[in-house]
Amino acid sequence: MWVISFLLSILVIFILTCVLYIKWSQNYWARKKIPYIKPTSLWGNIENPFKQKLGVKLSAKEAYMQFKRQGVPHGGIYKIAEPVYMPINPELIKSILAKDFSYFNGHGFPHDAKKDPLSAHLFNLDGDSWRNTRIKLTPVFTSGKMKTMFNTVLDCGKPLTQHINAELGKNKSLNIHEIISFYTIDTIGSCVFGVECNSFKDPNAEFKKFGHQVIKVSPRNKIYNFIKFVAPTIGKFIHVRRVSLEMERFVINMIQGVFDYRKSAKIVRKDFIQLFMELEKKAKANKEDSFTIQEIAAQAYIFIVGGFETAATTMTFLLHELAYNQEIQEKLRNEIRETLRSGNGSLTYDGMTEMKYMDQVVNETLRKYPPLAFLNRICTKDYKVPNTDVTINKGTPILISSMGLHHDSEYYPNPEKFDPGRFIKEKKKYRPSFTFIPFGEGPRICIGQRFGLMQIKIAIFLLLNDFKFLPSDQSNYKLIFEPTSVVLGTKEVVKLNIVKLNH
Ligand code: HEM
Repeated sequence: MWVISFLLSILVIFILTCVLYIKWSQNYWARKKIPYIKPTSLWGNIENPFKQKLGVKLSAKEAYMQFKRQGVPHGGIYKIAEPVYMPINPELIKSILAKDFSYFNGHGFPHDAKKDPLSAHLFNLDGDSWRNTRIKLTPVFTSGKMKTMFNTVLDCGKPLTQHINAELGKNKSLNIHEIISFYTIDTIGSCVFGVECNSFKDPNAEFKKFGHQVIKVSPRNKIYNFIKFVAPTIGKFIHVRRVSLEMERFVINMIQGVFDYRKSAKIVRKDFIQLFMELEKKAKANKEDSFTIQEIAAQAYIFIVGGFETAATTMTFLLHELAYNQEIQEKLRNEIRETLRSGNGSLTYDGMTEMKYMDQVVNETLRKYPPLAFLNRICTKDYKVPNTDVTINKGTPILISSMGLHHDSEYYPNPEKFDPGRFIKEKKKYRPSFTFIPFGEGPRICIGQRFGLMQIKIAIFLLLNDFKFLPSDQSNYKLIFEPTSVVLGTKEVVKLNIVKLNH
């Protein structure tokens, strides 16, 4: 009996110590004299992960808005016992993302090049390994390289319109996100891996299956993420694969297969694989370190993660807004038809980049619905916040709410209104820099930005030329966001009515 009492006492003391520790930790920002939002529970300012309504994305936006109402340049929040620093003022955001980048050069995500090689991709790397990889990959994404890939992406758009045509015979209200994700997976498969995925025709296409798996969090990783959330220090010592062995084998085998085939058959294609092969050749000629097959596979893997869902979700939100804003849809269609006329009936890379209204509509979509609703950094050495006496300590996580900035009425009056006019040159000029950051900013800005925009603009061009999009009685204008997804998505399927246009 006394053993049970003894163990119970130990448990009570342990729980009390944890509660006292969390309470003491949740005074960190008060001790630092930084404005903070008082946590209402032991979970801190990010809600109870078992009852999520907002998730980190929208909790961060709420915190941004609270600090904004207080009129403070920055503030502190808590993830249970862990203090998180939030810059609010765009000048401060600029210092963290760009000017003083050397203090904040990592995203702080775990990776292990030896045990889990695909986790060592550009997004996760930090320090010198990030810098070296970024330098090697930058030439892959120049506008010249995008121009060479333009027709490959355009070819992936044709089955998209054919598929919608075929589906319209069966149903006039379609799940637009699902259809578009077939297109984005086909473009990634074709441009990154040099394979024809056929997602529209083959519902069981292998690449499509893996593409969808990439954005899903496995149950094992969910448990790991929870431990990391509750006890970040313990999380650092637990090794859990970020990328499953099955996925690792699939990506490495695919890359190796394409490399071997192209080398033996002397095939040259205009895609990322070709550019990786050229990097390898150049490095060998200059006797420099080239990528290993694992390193290439890791970068190809992040290209799937980065390029698949972000573009699909942006196009879904864009078409949803156009369905409810017919005059914007008509104006964009007029620009598309004009571009076709001047291109003698076809779309060219230059024609696409010259479409000003298309650019405004895409930017307004990325403003209202930033696919990555926040940016994160880790402070890598003690940093004195400019024009204050405050020092951010090494190891402190930084959270920048893109969603908060993009919905801040000081920069975007009436922020819920979908208004592409906000992105005309004259208006952009008067907005402070670092208030529009859908692709991040500074040296770690999204490397695939040009490719992502090309994917989106080509598909929207083809779709609006052939179809009219209208609201469906199966969806509402106000969308409810899914709290747990990494990329901004909706809780319910977005359905739109689609009508075929006669040319
Ligand atoms: C609409 C499309 C896209 C959006 C909105 C988007 C957004 C972002 C954002 C917000 C970041 C973090 C930047 C930061 O921390 O400052 C990022 C990083 C990254 N993105 Fe994208 N992305 C898109 C498309 C793509 C595509 C198509 C690819 C690859 C083909 C890609 C690959 C990457 C990579 C590798 C990084 C890490 C860069 C680094 O840390 O150096 N993204 N993206």
